[in-house]
Amino acid sequence: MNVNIVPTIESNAWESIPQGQLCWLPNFLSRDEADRLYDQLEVELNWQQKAIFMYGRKVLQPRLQAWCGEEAYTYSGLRMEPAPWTPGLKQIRDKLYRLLSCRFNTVLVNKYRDGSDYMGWHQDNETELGHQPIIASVSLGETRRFVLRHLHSRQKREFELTHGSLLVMAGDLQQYWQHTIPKTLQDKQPRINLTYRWIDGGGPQS
Ligand SMILES: O=C(O)CCC(=O)C(=O)O
Ligand SMILES: [Fe+2]
Repeated sequence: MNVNIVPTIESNAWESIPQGQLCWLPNFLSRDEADRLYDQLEVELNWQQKAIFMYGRKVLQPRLQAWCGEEAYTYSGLRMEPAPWTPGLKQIRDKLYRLLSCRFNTVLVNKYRDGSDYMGWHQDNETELGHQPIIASVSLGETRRFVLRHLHSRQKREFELTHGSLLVMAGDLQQYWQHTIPKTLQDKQPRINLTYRWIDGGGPQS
């Protein structure tokens, strides 16, 4: 059973959009907290540039990644074994729990080295994320544009994901909306993004 239900709306930061819910907190972390976490993650994590299969061809992903927590994660034919939580990543997990009453057992960490690193249109709808996954996205470093697009109406929502901000996606959003971090020709410094998730690994859920 997925323990994540749509979290209690305890602040007016929650917004309902057609077939989805969003929570936007631009000041989730103070500047100092965000600076410290960025510096820690840069040295603590084992950053990897993974290859995935696209249209039968092996291609390197246009960004660096790390995966931490308690469950392995498989997507695009790629299985990622988790590294243990770092103290900083655990602290954020606990802060998210206090804010959202929602538990997370893993975090996918992406590093966009410059404006040419990106993440293409996708939905976070793998089976092991459950039916209505809650995905909490914490951004550090450079500001990048995040775009949501409804699969049928093509309606769009855009956010500038700034240093220390939090964007939570919930409800049916992953079924009906895609999202992307587009490439940009602008000069961009590195950005680290953390997406906290609950992965149903079938193991004990403590
Ligand atoms: O970098 C971001 O803000 C988005 C990351 C994302 O969509 C993902 O990890 O699935
Ligand atoms: Fe995503």
